[in-house]
Amino acid sequence: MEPKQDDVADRGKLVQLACGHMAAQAVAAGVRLGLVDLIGDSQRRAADLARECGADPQATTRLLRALAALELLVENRPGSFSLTPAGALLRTDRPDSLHSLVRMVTCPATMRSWDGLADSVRTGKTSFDAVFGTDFFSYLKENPELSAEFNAAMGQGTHATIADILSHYDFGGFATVVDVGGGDGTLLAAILRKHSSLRGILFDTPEGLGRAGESLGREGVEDRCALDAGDFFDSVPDGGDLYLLKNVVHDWDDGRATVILRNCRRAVPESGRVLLVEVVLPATVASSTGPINYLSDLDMLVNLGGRERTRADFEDLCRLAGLTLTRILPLPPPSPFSLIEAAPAG
Ligand SMILES: C[S@@+](CC[C@H](N)C(=O)[O-])C[C@H]1O[C@@H](n2cnc3c(N)ncnc32)[C@H](O)[C@@H]1O
Repeated sequence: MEPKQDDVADRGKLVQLACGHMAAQAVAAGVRLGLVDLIGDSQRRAADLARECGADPQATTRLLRALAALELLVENRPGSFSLTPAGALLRTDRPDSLHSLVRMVTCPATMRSWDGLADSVRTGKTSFDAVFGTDFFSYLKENPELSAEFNAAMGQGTHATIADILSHYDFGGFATVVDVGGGDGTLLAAILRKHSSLRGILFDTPEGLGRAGESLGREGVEDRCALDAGDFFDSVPDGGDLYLLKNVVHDWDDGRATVILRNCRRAVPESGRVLLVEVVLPATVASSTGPINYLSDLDMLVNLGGRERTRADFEDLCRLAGLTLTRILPLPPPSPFSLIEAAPAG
């Protein structure tokens, strides 16, 4: 019996989904071997690229062809390649590069946790801790290179959303912004640069603050921003009237997330605000937004024990922390994020 047309398409879709990890590793290999940077603005021969990065010529050609099939390269003539605009986003010399993000999500540590997804779903527990015998952030502390890669990856992920965040929220009405779990300071530096009378406190672990000086210096705002190392489960710095948390709450389960928000509630004055930058999942799955937010949700499950949340979930979290959710401002697509503003509950 001839397969129906729909059936053929569905089979193709399934095979493509099952091979997704191969595509991810091909992209990562292109970055790790330095091929993307070696190609740069030029059209380069595979044999020359292989020699320059010390790789096998035939295997290099095969990788480059796979990357061309993935539309990150173009094979202009047999064995000769240039970058597409998407491929060029992996160059390490671009301020909007995504190379660290690619390296981080495909690194052995995170991949091994994903191997344990079925176990995590069975138990409801993060598989990272079972595989590595410690939690994700403690592991980063013990592995400075990976920690630096993580901070860079977060900064790169944040870079793409800065313009939207700045244009959708009036930070100028505040005196001091405390960026809680602010990592390398990419977002806070951009906010301070736009609002010259604003002061900032960048709060994170000592490892999280590792590259912060560079980011603040690059934007010329280091004299208006204090660096404060600590543990947000103990307390967050006093002195702010806006407490900003981007991609922090989704790292944690409800109990831990409530502790962080309660500490923000303790520090924020009655007239102040808490602002979360997070994905807000719709009440039912909307196919138009694609799978990335749901895959991120599973990533939180296997690596950190956190979760993505719906509006109702954020309302509950805020209430438990002594806050009232005041408004949600979705950033325009393709940004997956919303700004979730909360005020001290009366
Ligand atoms: C997912 S990253 C988000 C970084 C940054 N806000 C961004 O969006 O690019 C979470 C941040 O929380 C920090 N963090 C984790 N545990 C922490 C703790 N106990 N106290 C303070 N910061 C912590 C990490 O170092 C990291 O910078």
